[in-house]
Amino acid sequence: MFEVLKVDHIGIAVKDLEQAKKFYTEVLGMKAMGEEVVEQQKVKVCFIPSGDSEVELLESTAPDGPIAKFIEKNGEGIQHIALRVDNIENALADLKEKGVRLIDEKPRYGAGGASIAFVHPKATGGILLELSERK
Ligand SMILES: C[C@@H](C(=O)O)C(=O)SCCNC(=O)CCNC(=O)[C@H](O)C(C)(C)COP(=O)(O)OP(=O)(O)OC[C@H]1O[C@@H](n2cnc3c(N)ncnc32)[C@H](O)[C@@H]1OP(=O)(O)O
Ligand SMILES: [Co+2]
Repeated sequence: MFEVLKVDHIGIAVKDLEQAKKFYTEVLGMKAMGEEVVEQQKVKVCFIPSGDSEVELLESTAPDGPIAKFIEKNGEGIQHIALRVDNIENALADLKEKGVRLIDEKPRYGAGGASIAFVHPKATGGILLELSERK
């Protein structure tokens, strides 16, 4: 059993994190949190909270990383949507049982210490879906 709790964040692929951040902070007047490099995903990220959810800006740290590949193919823009779940182990077991195509069968390290796993866009109607649990 698991439950989806909320939209955790919207992941936006950008070429230049500093530059992209300015739109949210200077134009929209939002407050950016600190940056973090997540080596496993080959990204540098910055979260910008909005109410109970966040915008996640992602800049690639390597030319073969998922964000670099996404931008090469599609240009900058929304790369994934993350839903917060109450129990990611249960969620993955449940989706697997339902035959849903998973990218990660086991939780991986996510920014800020979250446990995350990705579901393939072919299984969701075209959206790369991140599941995220925070203890
Ligand atoms: C730090 C962390 C956090 O929040 O804590 C993060 O967010 S890390 C965020 C960055 N990390 C990740 O994205 C990790 C998970 N992503 C991946 O494993 C990969 O990017 C895949 C999603 C499997 C795509 O891989 P790759 O680009 O090699 O595959 P591909 O180009 O052959 O794409 C296969 C099909 O999926 C589609 N496709 C690919 N990426 C997509 C995306 N982001 N959104 C929607 N559709 C997408 C392609 O158009 C293609 O469809 P057609 O066949 O119809 O043309
Ligand atoms: Co994310």
